Amino acid sequence: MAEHMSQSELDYPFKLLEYFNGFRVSKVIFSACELGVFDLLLRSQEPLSAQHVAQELGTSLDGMERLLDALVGIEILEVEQTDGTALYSSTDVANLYLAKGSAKSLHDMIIYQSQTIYPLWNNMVDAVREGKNQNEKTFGLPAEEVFQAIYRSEEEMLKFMGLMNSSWVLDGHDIVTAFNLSGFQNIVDLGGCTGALAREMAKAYPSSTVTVFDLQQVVEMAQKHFSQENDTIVFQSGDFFTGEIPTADLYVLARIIHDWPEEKCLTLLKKIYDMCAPGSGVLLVEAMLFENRRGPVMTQLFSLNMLVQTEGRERPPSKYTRMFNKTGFQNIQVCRTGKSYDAILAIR
Ligand SMILES: C[S@@+](CC[C@H](N)C(=O)[O-])C[C@H]1O[C@@H](n2cnc3c(N)ncnc32)[C@H](O)[C@@H]1O
Repeated sequence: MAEHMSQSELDYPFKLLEYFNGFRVSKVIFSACELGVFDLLLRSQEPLSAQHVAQELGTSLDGMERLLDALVGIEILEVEQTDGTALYSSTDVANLYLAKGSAKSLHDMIIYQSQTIYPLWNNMVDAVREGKNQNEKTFGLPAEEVFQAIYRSEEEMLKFMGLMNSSWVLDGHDIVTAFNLSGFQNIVDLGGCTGALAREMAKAYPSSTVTVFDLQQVVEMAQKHFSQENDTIVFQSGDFFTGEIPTADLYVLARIIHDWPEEKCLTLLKKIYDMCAPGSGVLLVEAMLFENRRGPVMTQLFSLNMLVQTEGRERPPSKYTRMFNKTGFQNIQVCRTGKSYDAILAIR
C-alpha cells in the first residue's frame, strides 16, 4: 500500500490536513459574511484597522483580529502595516462575490450554506448509514416531506430562495445559451422558484414568453421579494405532481429531477411528455456526474448534499437520457458547460 505514496506523503499527510481544514476555511468566510465584514470594507473605501471593524460590527477585538488575519491568510482580504497598525482591505473577489450589494453577490448562497446546510451535514454519518435525508434529526420534520422541511418557516423559505437565486448569477447565461432555444415561443420553467433562470432565458430570447411555475407560497414570495423592475417573466402557481401543468413548447427543469427518486422523476417526465406536441421538449439543467461517477468532485459533493437534504441524487447524463427515453423522448442532446451546471435538451 505505502509503495503508492511519495516520500513527502509518507513523512507528513499535507493533503489530508488541508482537507481537514476545509470546514474551517468555509466557516471563516461564512462568519465574516454573516458579521458583515465584506460589506463594511466595501463601504468604507479605505483600509480599516481591526479595532475599527470590531467596533462597527459590535464584536470582540481579539476575535475580529484573528478572523481578519485568517481572511488575509486565505487571500480573501489584504493587509498593510501603517505606523504599526494593521489595516485591512477587501480583494476584488471579496468585493464582487462576498459583499451583499454586488450584482454578482453570493451572500445568500453563503448564508444558506452556513445556517442550513451546515447543520444537516453534521448528521452525514447517519445519512450514509441510513441512506436517507436527515430532516427529521436536524429539524424534527418528516424525511418524506422534503419541501415542507425546506420551507419550514417564512424565513427559511426566503433563505432557500436566496440560495436558488444566487446560483444563476454565475451559471445562468451559459445554461440558457447551451442550446439555441430561439425557436421555442412559450417557455415554462417548472419549479422556477424566484425566476432567476427564467429572467436569463427572457433576456436571451426576448421574443419568447417565459413563465415561472411553482408552489403557490413560493410564487407569492417570489413576487414579493424577488421581482424586478421591467420584469417580462410571468408567474403561475400550481403543483407539478398533483395538479395540471401549463402548456408550453419548452419546459425547463432546473435542479428539479435531482430532488427526487427515479419513480417520481419518471411520473413528472411522463406528465410533461403528454403535454408536448412533436417538436416541443424539455431543457433539463443539473450538475452532472461523469459517466464513471469519478467526478467532478463538486458534483460528488452535491450528491451527498442531496442525500442529506432530499430524496434525490446527482446523476450522469446517461441516467437522464434513459429516463427521457423511458417516458418517450427520443431526440436528446447533452451539453457540458464546464461550469457547475450542465444541460440536456430532449425533444418529443
Ligand atoms: C431545488 S429548487 C430549484 C429551483 C429553480 N429551478 C432553480 O434551479 O433555481 C426546486 C424547486 O421546485 C419547487 N417545487 C417543489 N415541489 C414542487 C411541486 N410539487 N410543484 C411545483 N413546484 C415544486 C420548489 O418550490 C423549488 O422552487
